[in-house]
Amino acid sequence: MIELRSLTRRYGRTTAVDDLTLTVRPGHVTGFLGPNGAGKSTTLRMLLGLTAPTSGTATIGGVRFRDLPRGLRHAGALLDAGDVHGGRSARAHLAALARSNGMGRHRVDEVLGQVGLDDAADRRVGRFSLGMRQRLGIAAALLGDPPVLLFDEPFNGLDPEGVRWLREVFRRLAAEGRTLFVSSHLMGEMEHCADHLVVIGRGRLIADESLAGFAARAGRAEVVVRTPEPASLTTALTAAGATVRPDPDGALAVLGVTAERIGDLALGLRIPLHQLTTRTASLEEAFMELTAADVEYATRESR
Ligand SMILES: Nc1ncnc2c1ncn2[C@@H]1O[C@H](COP(=O)(O)OP(=O)(O)OP(=O)(O)O)[C@@H](O)[C@H]1O
Repeated sequence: MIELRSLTRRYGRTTAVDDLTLTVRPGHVTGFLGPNGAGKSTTLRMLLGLTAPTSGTATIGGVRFRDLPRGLRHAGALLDAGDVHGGRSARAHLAALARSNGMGRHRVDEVLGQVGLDDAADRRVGRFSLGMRQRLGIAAALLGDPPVLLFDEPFNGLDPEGVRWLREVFRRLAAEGRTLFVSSHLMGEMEHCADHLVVIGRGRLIADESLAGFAARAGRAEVVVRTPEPASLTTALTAAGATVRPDPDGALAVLGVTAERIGDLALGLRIPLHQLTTRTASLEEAFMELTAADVEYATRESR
């Protein structure tokens, strides 16, 4: 279990993480989402004791990570897959980590097998593709067989097969009862493997709920209508209480009334319809709407 209590980190005038309080539970894959610069990496670094909080606490199993002897047995992490000595083999890299954490060499072969790197184990990491480096980083995180796992943007650079593989790994690890906290700035990466979502923007908590709950809230139906008389139809729909937004391609996106009602209304006014389609907002669209204000802020800030 991961617990953040009023966790805050400031860099000069920037508040990277702002009074974050949340609990990440075992047995789930929790997606940690937010636009670029939202504070995800800083939060994960504070959890691992790599960055000191300005105030508040971040604990793993009730203890600060830096107070845990042999930390890899308590929490494994992949923060930056590029952060490996290129001259070493994958096996030598993992063996050195195992030694410094008081673990037997047998774990090295086990985790190499778990991530599908058996055949490449004795090749130099410098020659690895990004996908292979990601696998090696995941092997390192699993080395201590820890109950808590943290991953920062682990899908970056993976091909579709790698993405599918990693999703399955995450689900399996959560099914074993572990706590998985996985950051991403893309909802699409998380919606097929996370069952819980934590969303932050500008360092602040925006949402902390199940994926099913988020999907139910997000899934508002919109009707796309195409007509040669958009102005008359817009007037009639607005009078009926709908919200009408013209799409760039000439269609009207209508919220607040059903497709049946639009059809009946158009028929009554003898307005021809060339398309009448109900569509549900994707989770990605809902996520972008949720964080839009924070993205704009970030863009202004970085100018
Ligand atoms: N060492 C640092 N010194 C100064 N500012 C920092 C430092 N680390 C992070 N920040 C700032 O804190 C904010 C949050 O950054 P952070 O990297 O945690 O966000 P993120 O959500 O992980 O973003 P990304 O998806 O781009 O990695 C940003 O405004 C960033 O510029």
